[in-house]
Amino acid sequence: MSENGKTFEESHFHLYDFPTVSIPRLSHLNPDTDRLISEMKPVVLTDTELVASAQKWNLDYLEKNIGPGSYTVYLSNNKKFKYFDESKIREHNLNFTPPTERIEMKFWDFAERLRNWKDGEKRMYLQQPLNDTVGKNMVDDFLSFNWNWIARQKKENNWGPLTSNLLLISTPGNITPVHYDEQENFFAQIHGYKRFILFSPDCYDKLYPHPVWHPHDRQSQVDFDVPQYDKFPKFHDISGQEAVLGPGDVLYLPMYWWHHVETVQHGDYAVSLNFWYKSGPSGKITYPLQGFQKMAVMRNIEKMLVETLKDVNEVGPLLQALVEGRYT
Ligand SMILES: CCC[C@@H](CC(=O)O)C(=O)C(=O)O
Ligand SMILES: [Zn+2]
Repeated sequence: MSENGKTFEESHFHLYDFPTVSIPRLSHLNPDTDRLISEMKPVVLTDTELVASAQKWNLDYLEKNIGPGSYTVYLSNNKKFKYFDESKIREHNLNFTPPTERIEMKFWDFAERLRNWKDGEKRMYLQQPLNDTVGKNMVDDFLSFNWNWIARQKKENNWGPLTSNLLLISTPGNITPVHYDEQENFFAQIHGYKRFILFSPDCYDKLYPHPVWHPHDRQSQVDFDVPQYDKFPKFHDISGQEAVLGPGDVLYLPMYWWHHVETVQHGDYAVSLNFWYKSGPSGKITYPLQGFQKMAVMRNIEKMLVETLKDVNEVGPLLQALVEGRYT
């Protein structure tokens, strides 16, 4: 597979047994690009220059210019960095073992560990919203982003405000397991290569997300490396879309679209910056509802049931009584 001028072979990617097609790679000047974004369909934009001023954000530059702030770094004993919401562990007094360790460190410490990192050692994932502790050079870089283009996208698609720019720095081979987010996302690749596998919101029934009250809310229960087809039979029918992002590529990742993301193996560390936007007002509702709207409805039903029943263990039995033999 050749993407962004670089060729990859199978050993660079984790191999899964579901089919995928390529996500379109288009110029931001192509009229199809704005159409796909307006239809909430994924597209890789190859020439937005969105974060051209950040092309120099390699480890040395960041270490010199990122400033004295502390950075959240996750450590994993395997390749996976499955997100978990710590507040839900406390809220529901759950007996939950986090799959990764979260530590706060200074950037120079992270940079040193990353330079000396060797395959086989604990993998690391720096995940930190950019904030005003960064040095002046990085503020200048940030101000030089292609804000005209992205502001036009926000306006034309009636999105809400930009909520954060998450800086992501990963060791080769890291995996962010398949999940969805409730925000629109322009994902900018700065250094290194990342493979995205996307599934539409209509794949909800094939990806079996954890309950909304669970720390792994929004994450699939299906482990792509060991899919338990007995427990998750519909996963067998899934198919996705994929793309490899290289420096300068920007992926439009629509809200509620499932995504599995891996940093290409046996390669360089990866630096990415995402742009998360709140969705705008839903506007005129048309029926039947679209997949992502049904996901929002199901989330609200689960939230309401937890609120009403007060015990998360009562939600499943009540839903089963409601559905079994009556809707199935
Ligand atoms: C914590 C966010 C991770 C990112 C995927 C990746 O780069 O590994 C993602 O899922 C997103 O931008 O939505
Ligand atoms: Zn995500």
